[in-house]
Amino acid sequence: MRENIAPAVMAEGLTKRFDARTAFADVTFSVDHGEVFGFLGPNGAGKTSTVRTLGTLLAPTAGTATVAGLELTPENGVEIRRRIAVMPESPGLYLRLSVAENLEFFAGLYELSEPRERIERALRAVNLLERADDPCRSLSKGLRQRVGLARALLSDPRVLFLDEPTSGLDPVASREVHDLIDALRKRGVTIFLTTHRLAEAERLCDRVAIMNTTLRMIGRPDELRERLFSKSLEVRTREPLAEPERVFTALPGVEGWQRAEDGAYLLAVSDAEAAAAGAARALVAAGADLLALSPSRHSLEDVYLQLIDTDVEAGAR
Ligand SMILES: Nc1ncnc2c1ncn2[C@@H]1O[C@H](COP(=O)(O)OP(=O)(O)OP(=O)(O)O)[C@@H](O)[C@H]1O
Repeated sequence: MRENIAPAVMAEGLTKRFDARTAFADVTFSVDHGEVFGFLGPNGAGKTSTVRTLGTLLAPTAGTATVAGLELTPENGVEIRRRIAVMPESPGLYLRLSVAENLEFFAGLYELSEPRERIERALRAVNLLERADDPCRSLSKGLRQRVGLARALLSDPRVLFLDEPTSGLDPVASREVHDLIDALRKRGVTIFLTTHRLAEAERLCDRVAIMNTTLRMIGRPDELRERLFSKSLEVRTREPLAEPERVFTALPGVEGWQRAEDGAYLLAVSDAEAAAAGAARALVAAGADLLALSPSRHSLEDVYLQLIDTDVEAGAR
């Protein structure tokens, strides 16, 4: 495989077990260059283990992967680490050192050339130049996260792995991290973002993979919604229908129905638009005051909840 045409990250049948416990199994996906790829899943779904495996910190139990154009093998570990950066959930800074001193320390550790220029660029990228001399101890959690991001940017990585970058941040600090991720995307950095925040994934990611030990689904957020939910029609009436079974089962194109918790009727249909006209006529004929009739709108959260149906951590494996 030629390096320049290889995807930024690719995994095939990737599996990691810790003795009897499976962290993730048979995971297959690829991430394009410049893509922001979301890796979503509940606690214990295997997100961090996947990042640690792709980041060469854990050896896979089975399967293959390429990262930043190189096969994931022990021999390629050093070169892969040179091409990528991993920002773990907690940035691991030396709190007694200043922002700049922390970055100097890590630039030295990674043996980076031209450390001063790199540090300045990284600090500028996260809007922290003015805080360069402040001790990290004096920074808020949000600002520390930005220092962590600056640290990850020091080596100009081709692929940046961000593990829950907004975990524990308030909405304003989260928003700042989101804006930084957007700015990195514009610069063409490939970003692999793990999160359990659905709105974050929906706002930032070109595509998302939904994980729960195994990969449940992968695609653009709107595609996933469509795939799971396009075939349903939502009906709202002023009063509950007296005989919903009679009304709905007689309708052409309606394959089933159920009542949602908020009182709406959800009709399973093969073609939402075609079924809508017949449903409207039947409901009016049945004496219903029709308030709304539309293809169901679903968020990424609905997709996620539909797919994440088991309690992973509590489950015996
Ligand atoms: N070093 C380890 N030894 C044994 N089991 C581990 C180890 N690391 C992770 N696991 C197990 O692997 C599973 C996946 O954990 P992982 O941390 O990858 O999930 P996660 O999706 O990142 O969860 P969270 O959102 O809680 O961080 C869990 O059941 C966890 O207990």
